[in-house]
Amino acid sequence: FHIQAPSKPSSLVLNASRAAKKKVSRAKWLEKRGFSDAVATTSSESGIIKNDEGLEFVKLVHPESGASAEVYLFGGVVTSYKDGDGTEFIAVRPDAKMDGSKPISGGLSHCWPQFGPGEIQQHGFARNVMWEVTESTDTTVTMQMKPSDYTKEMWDKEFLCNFSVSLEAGELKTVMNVKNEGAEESFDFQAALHSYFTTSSLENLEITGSFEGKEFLNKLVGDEGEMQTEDRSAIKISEEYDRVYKGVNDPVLKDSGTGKALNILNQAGWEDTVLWSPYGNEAMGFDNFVCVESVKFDPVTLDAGKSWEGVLVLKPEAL
Ligand SMILES: O=P(O)(O)OC[C@H]1O[C@@H](O)[C@H](O)[C@@H](O)[C@@H]1O
Repeated sequence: FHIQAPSKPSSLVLNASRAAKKKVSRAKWLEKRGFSDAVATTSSESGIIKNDEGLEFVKLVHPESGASAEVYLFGGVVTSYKDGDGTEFIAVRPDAKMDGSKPISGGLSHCWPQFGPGEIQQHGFARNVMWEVTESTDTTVTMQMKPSDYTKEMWDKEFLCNFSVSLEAGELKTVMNVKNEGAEESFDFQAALHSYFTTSSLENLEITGSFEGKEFLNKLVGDEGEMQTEDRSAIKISEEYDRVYKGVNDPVLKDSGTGKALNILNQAGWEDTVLWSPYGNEAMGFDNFVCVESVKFDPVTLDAGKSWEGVLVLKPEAL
């Protein structure tokens, strides 16, 4: 693949008074639960932040629950979602590049407008470009991706993508909206969130959902992969995985190590699930993540002026 160089920094500015108000409200929330003020004043704030390597991300903080999320402009990728207890649900691989020299290997990574191998580069280009922040509050952000010379070289279509992330007290909602801005021509695309989720260890993880009895493409068998039938209702990963479960979109990740379950609620657009694990690959930190991807595998044909939406809600709960 090749990468588009990070563009100029975003002009979005932190609203200081909003941050101050939020601190007060967080302090009240903590006080009610018996924590001291000292804890409240150390809570981090929402806004645009630069990582150590100069890449910008938006931090969202929920004023009451203290839940937080981080979304990088490079790739428009959510790289962190912590609930109010501070449990992290989203993984970034230890070998990920966080300086814009490669797409970030981790987070809720966009594969768009192509999922797998095809005419353009594997996983498309959405994760290689800078997205622009068009709206933000302490708990929400919308980022936009438009055609550029870089994308037109690969795929000359009149698209507009808006990706919005909203942090609520008990869940994180993401909406990927694709619009065909053209006057006449339709275009086809595939879409996915190549989501990396944390595991305390793969041996503590069970993936439930409507898997039992479903056919899946096991890409790791033979040259072309092989269709197989899932006979389990709860999946445990103890070997390398690259499996496409068409028509399954309700996975739940149950981690007995953290005592939490993460419900992956694909509420619109995302019809299929891909499970990917580079089991045994220590450099990738295989034991501490699993990719449970929200996918639209069969291409969408989008007529001129029309939109498509993929809605994913992540909802943690106690096991
Ligand atoms: O390292 P990335 O770009 O996040 O991708 C992870 C993996 O994603 C899988 O879907 C691909 O089949 C692998 O080839 C790839 O290594």
